[in-house]
Amino acid sequence: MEIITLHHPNHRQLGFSKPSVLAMGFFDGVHLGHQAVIKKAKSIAKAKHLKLGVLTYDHHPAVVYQKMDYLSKSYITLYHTKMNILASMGVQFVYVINYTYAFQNQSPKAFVNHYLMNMNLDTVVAGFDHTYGDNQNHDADMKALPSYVHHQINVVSVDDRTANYHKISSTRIKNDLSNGNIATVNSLLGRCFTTNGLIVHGYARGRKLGFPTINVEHNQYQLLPKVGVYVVEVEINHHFYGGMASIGHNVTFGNSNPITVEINIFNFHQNVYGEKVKIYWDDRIRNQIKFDSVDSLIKQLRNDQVISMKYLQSKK
Ligand SMILES: Cc1cc2nc3c(=O)[nH]c(=O)nc-3n(C[C@H](O)[C@H](O)[C@H](O)COP(=O)(O)O)c2cc1C
Ligand SMILES: Nc1ncnc2c1ncn2[C@@H]1O[C@H](COP(=O)(O)OP(=O)(O)O)[C@@H](O)[C@H]1O
Repeated sequence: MEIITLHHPNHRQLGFSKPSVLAMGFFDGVHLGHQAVIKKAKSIAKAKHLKLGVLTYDHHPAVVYQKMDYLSKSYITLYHTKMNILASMGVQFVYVINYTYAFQNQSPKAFVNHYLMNMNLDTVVAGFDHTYGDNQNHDADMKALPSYVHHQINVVSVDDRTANYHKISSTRIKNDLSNGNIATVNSLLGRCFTTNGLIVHGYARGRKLGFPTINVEHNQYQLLPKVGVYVVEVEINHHFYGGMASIGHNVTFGNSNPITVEINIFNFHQNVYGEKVKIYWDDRIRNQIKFDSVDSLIKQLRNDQVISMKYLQSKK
């Protein structure tokens, strides 16, 4: 998959000799609703033997118009994860536009003229509520798009996908993640929620408990599930293992510990400091508990292990 990064005003030559079908959107999470848009574009591209592309942005568009709180400025899928998912869906190229004030501030007509009209497009596809350019002072919706492109590009709008009668959205998934509803998150994503990190040192307590844990350092903008205990699978160096994860402050060992992500991996005995790990978050087991003794924590960990192993076994 070719990635083309753009900054406004763009002076690069856009488009390919063969016409393309372009899916537009920010696509944080690439959830089932986003997948419906991309799959629609893919089916048109396939039927017409055209190239399949995506137009997206490097960070949340909201960065340009408001100060954001942690939840809104974090991501379900960081840039590289999003690109990997798009590639796995058969997308052949992606335009990644640096979302700046200058880019956002252009009129919808200017956006269409500067970008879409220069990309050799047969069709653009987006969700029914997609907007582009300055949507405060102009019509910038999917209904207005055919006239901006002078009917020279086909415009296809895709209806919202719902689950339990409510629109599937990135905001809804973020709220579910923050509430620890991993099973719901996974059903709305249509795949397992994953995060990536680096294995670093902790306080060397785990091995003394009989449950060594990899401590995983994440990007500060990666949204993590709520504090608690989870069944996970991890991928290290192309190998997959089952495990149980704790996101928390290790409250049994003091009241002011920083939040850490720690995973005890089953049937595993390697030193993996410095390795990269991909975590597949399967399901939530329980809340974090402040135990009165280390023995009670160990007893609970034995129980968590049984529950997690059963879960992983039933998944096979
Ligand atoms: C599955 C799992 C569940 C855990 N649950 C708790 C908990 O409920 N309360 C707590 O204080 N610590 C909990 N821990 C964290 C342990 O306190 C932690 O693994 C231990 O302090 C080791 O830390 P270290 O990696 O810095 O050596 C849990 C750890 C794991 C792997
Ligand atoms: N089953 C296992 N699960 C997790 N880590 C393991 C396991 N077996 C060995 N290790 C290794 O032990 C380290 C964790 O030991 P631990 O005592 O928790 O130390 P620390 O908290 O300082 O990282 C891991 O980073 C990993 O390299």
